[in-house]
Amino acid sequence: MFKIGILGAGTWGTALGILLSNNGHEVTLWTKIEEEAKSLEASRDNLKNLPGAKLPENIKITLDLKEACTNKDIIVMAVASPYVRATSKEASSYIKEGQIIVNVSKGIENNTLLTLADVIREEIPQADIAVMSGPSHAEEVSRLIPTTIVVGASSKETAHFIQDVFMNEVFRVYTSPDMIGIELGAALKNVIALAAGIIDGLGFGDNTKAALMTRGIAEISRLGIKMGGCMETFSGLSGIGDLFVTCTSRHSRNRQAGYLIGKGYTLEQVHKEVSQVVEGVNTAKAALALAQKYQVEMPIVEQINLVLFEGKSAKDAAADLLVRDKRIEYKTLEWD
Ligand SMILES: NC(=O)C1=CN([C@@H]2O[C@H](COP(=O)(O)OP(=O)(O)OC[C@H]3O[C@@H](n4cnc5c(N)ncnc54)[C@H](O)[C@@H]3O)[C@@H](O)[C@H]2O)C=CC1
Ligand SMILES: O=C(CO)COP(=O)(O)O
Repeated sequence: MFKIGILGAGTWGTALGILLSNNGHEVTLWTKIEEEAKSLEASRDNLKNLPGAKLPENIKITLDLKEACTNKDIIVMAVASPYVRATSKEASSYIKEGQIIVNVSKGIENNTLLTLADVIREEIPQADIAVMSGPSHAEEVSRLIPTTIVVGASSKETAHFIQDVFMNEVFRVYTSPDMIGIELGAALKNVIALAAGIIDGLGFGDNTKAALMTRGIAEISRLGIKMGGCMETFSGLSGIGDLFVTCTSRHSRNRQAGYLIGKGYTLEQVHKEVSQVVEGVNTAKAALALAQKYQVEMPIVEQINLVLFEGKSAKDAAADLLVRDKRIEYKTLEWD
């Protein structure tokens, strides 16, 4: 049995708490938000965002960050991306040399364009940072529905330790050295999933969705490879796998947000309607800035930014994507 501190008692932090507790570990679940702690404590048998799941009695819910970070074998960073830096900064003084921290939050910091692992590393340089991602909706993980995920770490030993702690007969964990690829796949697919929702909201069809997902992974891979990620990762669980689930699942907040945008909702209305975090909206500007910085074409990301932040209609954005200049599918596949 290991001691695990989870920072962030939202949908994902809670589902991972249930998983780790079922695996026999001692879990401390921290939240900064008093209301969140109270509501979790009050509804252990009837979790609002995780229907059908129960929060085991032995999961300790705390508002004390020191308690969640001290004497732990693994700390899991599960707060929404905009709070990763502040949470890391606040936690840093409680964290020992070599502490394993697994980031499961998905995003890119807006002003620095850093991945979240790099943000944590800046604030907690003494820690051993790892990342975990893949097609894994909390609603299904918390109900023990078979799920696969990939953990990326800087050493094989750390990756194998995390794999052993999280893995069980319905939660299969793969390992990988490609941390940057895993993080970029995780963050960028949310922007594409907004577009997938828009397609549904506009009433387009399966052909359109398949086209979006295929061209979406092409954009993600182009940028990801330029930033040091590996092609295999973008074809893997944290690439096409997570893109597929987020673009198609009824559980996806990003897809749902896109659907409402396709139906004509404003961003403000969307945030009222979708109560949990919509990371694609948080990440869209950073994704575009990275595309410009690395001189990579990301037409879907460009159009999503115009729709989210410049008042362009979803319908016009879709039309503009379809009438772009004619081109070859992959520039790497030119005739001799
Ligand atoms: N829900 C899911 O199925 C999955 C979510 N993720 C990722 O996990 C991250 C969290 O997502 P969810 O738990 O689903 O979102 P959520 O909306 O249910 O929870 C938001 C989280 O942010 C924390 N938070 C809010 N304000 C804060 C503040 N000022 N300071 C510190 N923490 C604050 C909350 O305590 C909570 O843990 C996101 O990056 C998401 O993309 C990853 C895989 C699956
Ligand atoms: O990342 C996720 C599943 O792997 C969750 O996606 P949503 O935030 O769109 O629900």
